[in-house]
Amino acid sequence: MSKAPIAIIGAGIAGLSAAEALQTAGEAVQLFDKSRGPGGRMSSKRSEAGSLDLGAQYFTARDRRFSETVQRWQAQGWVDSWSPNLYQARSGQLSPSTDEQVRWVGVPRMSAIARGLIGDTPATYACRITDVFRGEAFWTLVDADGTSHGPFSQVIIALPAPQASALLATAPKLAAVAASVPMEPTWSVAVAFASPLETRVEACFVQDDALDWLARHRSKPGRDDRLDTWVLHGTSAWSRQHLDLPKEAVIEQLVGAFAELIDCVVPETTFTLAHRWLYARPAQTHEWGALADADLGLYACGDWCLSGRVEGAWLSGQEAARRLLEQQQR
Ligand SMILES: Cc1cc2nc3c(=O)[nH]c(=O)nc-3n(C[C@H](O)[C@H](O)[C@H](O)COP(=O)(O)OP(=O)(O)OC[C@H]3O[C@@H](n4cnc5c(N)ncnc54)[C@H](O)[C@@H]3O)c2cc1C
Ligand SMILES: NC(=O)c1ccc[n+]([C@@H]2O[C@H](COP(=O)([O-])OP(=O)(O)OC[C@H]3O[C@@H](n4cnc5c(N)ncnc54)[C@H](O)[C@@H]3O)[C@@H](O)[C@H]2O)c1
Repeated sequence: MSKAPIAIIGAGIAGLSAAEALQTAGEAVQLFDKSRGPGGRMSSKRSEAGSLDLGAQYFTARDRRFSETVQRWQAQGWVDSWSPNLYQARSGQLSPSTDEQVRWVGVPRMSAIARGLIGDTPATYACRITDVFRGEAFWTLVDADGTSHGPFSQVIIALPAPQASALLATAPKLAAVAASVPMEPTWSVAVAFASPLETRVEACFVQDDALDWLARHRSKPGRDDRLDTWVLHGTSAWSRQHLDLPKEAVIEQLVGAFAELIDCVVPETTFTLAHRWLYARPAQTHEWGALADADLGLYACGDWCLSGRVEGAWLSGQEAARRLLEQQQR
């Protein structure tokens, strides 16, 4: 009889990283995600204004293994570097803030990386896992419709910490660690103008009550440039305070803050959209790599186990796979 596959819950960059490492080692995996496709916080949303990156805006590669991987992604045509006219804003004052940092984006949209990575890996979408339990030898997953999936030899939970904690009940120590990680929300708004704004600004780190970041979408490689579309992010504190504000009010306030900050006339908008990320970033970084109960065969990974960034999520997926493979060789 062939061996049962490994279940990976969450097809964000952490889950995809683990899946790739395990498949490279000859293991069979099966991914599950509650969304309609892979990518999680690195996905892009289709809209009248083209495909928009509302979550991760770009990423940096500081770890050697991740740098080498990103070079490979570039060779495959999934990513390119992005060098916007970078600004910062302090106390409402805009100033150029050029630097030498290499910043990467998926092309022609952020979700290209997840699409590339998933290849023909078996994946079940629109499937929210609500329970994970172990029988005598194998694991079974249960989804929100009550359907069971399995048997699986091991399980990797690659979700934001609060969602991971809920599925880690079989390993109370891991559940407690995940439950100890608060994650901060981010309101993300896209706003488009029919004619380009007369500004040199293409991206800006903002220190403000409401705004944290703004980026001109068309300045990224390969993007649709029919409209001049901007992505605005609220700060964690502002987003937390305005968590339940209706989307129209969120758009009004963040676009208002943008209009006050930017150094040009802001005309009527032709398109707006708001998206709330409930678990956008961990409140702190950690150095756990991944969590493991190797005897049980249960693992957890995600950005919250490391740096709270794309790089940290990818590295955490690698670490979960490494620990699982190490245990198998014992
Ligand atoms: C607004 C915003 C801006 C950001 N900007 C940057 C940036 O510029 N640079 C950077 O490096 N990082 C940035 N980040 C952080 C970066 O996106 C994350 O660190 C990274 O994408 C996390 O990957 P992950 O795989 O750990 O989690 P996720 O991407 O969250 O993947 C988890 C997956 O699990 C699925 N899921 C959840 N619950 C269940 C369930 N019960 N059953 C099945 N599936 C489930 C979700 O649908 C999701 O696809 C940003 C994040 C946000 C939200
Ligand atoms: N909104 C969210 O939910 C969320 C979640 C995770 C990460 N992020 C963002 O993702 C980015 C990823 O971080 P990274 O370390 O890979 O990238 P990075 O090195 O470009 O940025 C790190 C931080 O350094 C500062 N910084 C960097 N370059 C600057 C410049 N030229 N001028 C002024 N300030 C500058 C900014 O405060 C920035 O947030 C960060 O900006 C972080 O805030 C956002």
